[in-house]
Amino acid sequence: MITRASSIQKNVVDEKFLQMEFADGDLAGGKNLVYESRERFGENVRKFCEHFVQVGGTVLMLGRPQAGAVWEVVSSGRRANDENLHSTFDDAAPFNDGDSDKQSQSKRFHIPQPRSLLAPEDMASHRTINVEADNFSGNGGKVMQLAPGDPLSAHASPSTTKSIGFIWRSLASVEAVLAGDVDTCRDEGGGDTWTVHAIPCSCVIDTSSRGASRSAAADFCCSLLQVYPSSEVDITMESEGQVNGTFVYEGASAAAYEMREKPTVIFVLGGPGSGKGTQCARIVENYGFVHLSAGDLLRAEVASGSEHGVMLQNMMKEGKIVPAEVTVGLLQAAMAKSGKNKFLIDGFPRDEDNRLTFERVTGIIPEFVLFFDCPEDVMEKRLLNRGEGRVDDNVETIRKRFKVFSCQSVPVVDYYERLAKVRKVKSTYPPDMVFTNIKPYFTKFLEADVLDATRKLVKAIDNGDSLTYRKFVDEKLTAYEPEAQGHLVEGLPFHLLWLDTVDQNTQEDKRVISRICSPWVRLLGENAAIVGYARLFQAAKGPVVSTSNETRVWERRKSEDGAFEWKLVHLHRTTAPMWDT
Ligand SMILES: Nc1ncnc2c1ncn2[C@@H]1O[C@H](COP(=O)(O)OP(=O)(O)OP(=O)(O)O)[C@@H](O)[C@H]1O
Ligand SMILES: O=c1ccn([C@@H]2O[C@H](COP(=O)(O)O)[C@@H](O)[C@H]2O)c(=O)[nH]1
Repeated sequence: MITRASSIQKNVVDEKFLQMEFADGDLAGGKNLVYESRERFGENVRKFCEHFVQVGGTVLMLGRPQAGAVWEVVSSGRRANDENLHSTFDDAAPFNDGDSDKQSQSKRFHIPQPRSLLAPEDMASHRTINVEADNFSGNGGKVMQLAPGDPLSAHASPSTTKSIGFIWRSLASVEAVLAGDVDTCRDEGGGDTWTVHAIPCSCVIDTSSRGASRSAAADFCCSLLQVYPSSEVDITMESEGQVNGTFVYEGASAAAYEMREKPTVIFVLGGPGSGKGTQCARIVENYGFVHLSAGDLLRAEVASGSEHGVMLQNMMKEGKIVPAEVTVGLLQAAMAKSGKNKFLIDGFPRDEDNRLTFERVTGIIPEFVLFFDCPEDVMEKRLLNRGEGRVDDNVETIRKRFKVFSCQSVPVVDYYERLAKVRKVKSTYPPDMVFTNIKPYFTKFLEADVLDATRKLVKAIDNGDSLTYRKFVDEKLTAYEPEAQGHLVEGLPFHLLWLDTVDQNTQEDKRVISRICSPWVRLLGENAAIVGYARLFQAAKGPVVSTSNETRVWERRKSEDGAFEWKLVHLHRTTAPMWDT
């Protein structure tokens, strides 16, 4: 059995969390565990590994230790000892805390700069991964079962980006490879044909068929680069236009950036009347998510008089689950229409078919599942008092819905539980208290938002874009920076003058752009944050020309339209010394 723990947050990973989520009994005794996180390698990962090794696991970490890279730690479930880890990573450097006791213990879980998806000896005993189009050429939703030793194959469709990403995730999903497990990939059919030979760590992408998509190629390369260090990936791309490796690399980094922009989805599950809709409204207000209730979308579809309307209405009256294609289609359309990228999907997936169809069609894996735990008698009372005139809020249908929930929806929750993706909240308390218990799960989104605001602000400064700059900055901004010669500058005019001097028309290769490096965020409660980073100024086509250290203080406020927004209230910049190279 494999457990996957995803995106463990810095603030959440403490001893209590580890004990709660990963009781010793879960980890010992031959169970495998995959740890996957987009976190920069840090204290949280170290603690996690430490704990895991203590309870008898072996840790193998995959990914790159840079910020934003995907990390995966795999335990084969074998007992940890120096030998098996050393043989896996013979060039690994032990942690060095300066404490010799800790050091000898830490030898047992080196976190190395990974060299490949699998260690050489594992490669020998497991299959080599090939991805070839020939074996996967059929159109029309063919399902491909992968048995141990089977080559993986890719046939790209209009949603090439998704299917390639999906297949790659299968490749990279260590459980499939390590365990020689069976995985399922689905071909969505139609579109361009790709030939992708991926033999760790080199791949050739042949996009010679018509209309080959650059961005899809870039996306694939990006996935590849997330798993392997770039120095070890050899990518060539062949096409009519002889697109060369340089393009792919540029494309890959652009795609890496875009990938962060891919939708974040949280599934909100719980029995009928457990309070999903009630809490979603609060999450939307506080964290800027778009709320998509699958049930509401279906009711709207019925109300629109669509061709499926009668069938949907009848199924809902009976508390039955409607065909996955319908719900997923409605969700996909609503996501696209919103133009946003953070979604709470409420009351979905209702069963395994819902889950698989959503993953196949969208290629999206939920960030986590927010699960409301509530006994049936409480839910029944609430639904009978809801008073919204719904066709299914009557005792008879409510009881059918409870049955469907426990037989068909609970297994979905169990599935995510095995991946350690379930965040369970008791919803018998009053709504405010339930919301208080939900908040910690959303802290990381506040951190991401404030970092995003910082990046946009810095970009606006680079571009001399005072309109965007003003959107992010408080009129009473205070600042200490070298240009002010030790004075505290208040207000915007000083900064706007600087922005105005950025010459938009300067030739591209003479422009200076800046890059945020090693950022960190510290939240001060929910409505204030400090962001710090080093900022490297580069000539657009040249080396780093100067560096500075910046600290920005942000405040979260409600804007006129009622949504929260981050405003910069203070800035501190010092010029940092340049390294003598
Ligand atoms: N914590 C709570 N305490 C008391 N009543 C609540 C609580 N949360 C929600 N309710 C009430 O219970 C009823 C059902 O809540 P809600 O519509 O949010 O549930 P739901 O899980 O979205 O239901 P469904 O799955 O049927 O859409 C509503 O009338 C709501 O006001
Ligand atoms: O993914 C879904 C969501 C809902 N349904 C059907 O709609 C009703 C009502 O759903 P609520 O979440 O309570 O609003 C549900 O009983 C199902 O019949 C669905 O089929 N698939």
